[in-house]
Amino acid sequence: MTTQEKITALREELNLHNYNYYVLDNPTISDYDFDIKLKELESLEQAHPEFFDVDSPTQRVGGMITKNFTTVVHDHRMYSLENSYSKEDLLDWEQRLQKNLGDVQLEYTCELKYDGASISITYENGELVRAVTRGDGIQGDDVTSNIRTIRSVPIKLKGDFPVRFDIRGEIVLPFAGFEKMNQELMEIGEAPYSNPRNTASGSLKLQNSAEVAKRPLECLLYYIVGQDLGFESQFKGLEKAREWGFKVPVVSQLANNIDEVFAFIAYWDEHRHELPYETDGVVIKVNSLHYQEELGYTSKFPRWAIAYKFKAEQVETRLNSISYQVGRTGAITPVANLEPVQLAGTIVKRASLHNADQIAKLDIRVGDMVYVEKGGEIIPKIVGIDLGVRPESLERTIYIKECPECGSKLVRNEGEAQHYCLNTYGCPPQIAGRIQHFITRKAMDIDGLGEETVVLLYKNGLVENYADLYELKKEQLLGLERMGEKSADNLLKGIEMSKQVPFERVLYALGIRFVGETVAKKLAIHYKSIDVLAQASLMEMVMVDEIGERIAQSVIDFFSNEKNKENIKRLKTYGLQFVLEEKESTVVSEILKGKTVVVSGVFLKMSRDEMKQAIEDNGGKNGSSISSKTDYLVAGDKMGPSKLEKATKLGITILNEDEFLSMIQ
Ligand SMILES: NC(=O)c1ccc[n+]([C@@H]2O[C@H](COP(=O)([O-])OP(=O)(O)OC[C@H]3O[C@@H](n4cnc5c(N)ncnc54)[C@H](O)[C@@H]3O)[C@@H](O)[C@H]2O)c1
Ligand SMILES: [Zn+2]
Repeated sequence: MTTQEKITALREELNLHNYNYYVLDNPTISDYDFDIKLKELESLEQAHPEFFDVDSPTQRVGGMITKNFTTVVHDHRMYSLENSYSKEDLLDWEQRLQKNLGDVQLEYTCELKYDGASISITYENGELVRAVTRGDGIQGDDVTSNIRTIRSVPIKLKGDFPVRFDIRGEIVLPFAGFEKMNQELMEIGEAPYSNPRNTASGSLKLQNSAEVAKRPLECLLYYIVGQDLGFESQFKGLEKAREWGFKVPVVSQLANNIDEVFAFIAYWDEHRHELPYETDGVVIKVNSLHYQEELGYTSKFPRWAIAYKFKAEQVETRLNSISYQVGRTGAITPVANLEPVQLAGTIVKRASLHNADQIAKLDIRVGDMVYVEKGGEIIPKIVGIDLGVRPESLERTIYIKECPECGSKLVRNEGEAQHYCLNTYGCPPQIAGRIQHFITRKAMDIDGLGEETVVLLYKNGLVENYADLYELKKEQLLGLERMGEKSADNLLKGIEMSKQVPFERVLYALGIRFVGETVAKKLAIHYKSIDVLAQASLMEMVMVDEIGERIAQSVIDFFSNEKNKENIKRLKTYGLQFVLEEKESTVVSEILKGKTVVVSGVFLKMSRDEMKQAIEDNGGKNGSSISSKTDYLVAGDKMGPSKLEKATKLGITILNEDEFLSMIQ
């Protein structure tokens, strides 16, 4: 290959990766490998300026617009950041600045580099008018309705804000929210998301804002652009933005010289793991806006800012084997078994490999030396392979074709990443897994029975499904390992008590695919009994709030299965709750029928919860925020002025506490 061919090939490859990463939110190589390829291209281009091209990925912001949203041209372009990895890089950068500006004394603002998706939000007269993704830097996707659902993004500003400006920030998914989302996915037997950054970026591009609203996203702001801003430095800008109501992390600091920048870096390199969200470096910005203007931009970066990338906490270790776990829904998860190694204070032995595609992407082979990294997530990940030391003898990994537990043929449905074992009633981990799900706290909450005991009961032939639990006899239990009189009594008592668990939790406990806690509740409230639910048609079910076709089909499949029918029949005879417990004398009147009421502020005669209950008891619906769909706003004490203003603007009837009470009396 000639140098020119090599350059062209790299450009094409990197463009494809940019597309996968920014548009599909589904990269097919690790960031580490991407950065190496980009560097390689950079040095080839530097050595061969004759092949310069303004369209090269080294010269352009990597993102693109999608076709799913309105395209908006940015008033002020959005840029990427130059990267640096060492003190020397930063000293070089300072020298370049000095050369440009003519030996002036420079102050810097040090900020953390939040790892998410960039956003530009336009405010006019203190009101949010538009939010646009970075796209290719020149134009982006209009995702305003999605951004409006993020609670930390102010819809209206306070204080002395400029008439019109854009504010730039990063949409991130904090670790806690990410883990919670994954927990919920795993509870319904689904594959978890792979990292917070891609999940945050993917969330912005969802077409349904109600879905976005459910995701615990945050928006961290770091830069204001516009005319007549009323401040002269980056640091002041951050303070102002905070005053106007934006979430601007307080960790940012003013550095009087480059040594103070180094101190900031050293501190956060060590302490960044204490933060609730992912960061991958520090961003250093020339503080004076006047100097910023003088320095200007290259085609890809501002000259007045630079990112210092933290070295990821990474170790190299050997992949000893790959094993495959079978979940309760039959989903197969491949796991990397590693030569144990110390990383960020813990010993790492295993890493998740997610699915067959992930293995193919990495081309990971048993015996490889792999790089393992630990972000804020609990399970460490493999970010790359040391191909330089791979022996020729290593064999390509062939994904298993049969279930490692029961030997049946695995199936992968179109559009799904996971392989499944369909031997639902004959595959041991699926059998035990369903019973284990049944007894969890959010489901039947059976005291005295744990995951291991379930396996023990199953291995001893005492249970094959959850209905069998209700036939257990004390004598049978006493024959088991480590099962004393007292534990046996506790277990039986726990099982007995579970007969009082309300219908919505029983429905969740049954382990219907895609039916998590919330969906179970929705179905229980709508259908009121299992018999009615079991008869519901697909057409009918998709009309229920938040129930889509995928869930509906899964419910129908579940109830048409003979084994499930049999189990439910048995559970009924044992006395489990299969009918929604009607709360005593709830509906009092239908005065508010078809009306949506929003409650806000503090009340004297009743608590907010009581008021909300009263609305439902009188046939109304509680709305969470004021919109054109709101019929009444019940305004209490200390209600925010912006809510009142909005309600007035929309012409919503505003009631005080007494007016509301006399209305429902
Ligand atoms: N794996 C892949 O296929 C693939 C493909 C493309 C890009 N990538 C990865 O994406 C990254 C490059 O993306 P990039 O060009 O968006 O650059 P970048 O994310 O490294 O840096 C620029 C961005 O940082 C963000 N940022 C966060 N905190 C900031 C702050 N305080 N001040 C200013 N900006 C801040 C802004 O959104 C800005 O656009 C690399 O890590 C690369 O590995 C991976
Ligand atoms: Zn199996």
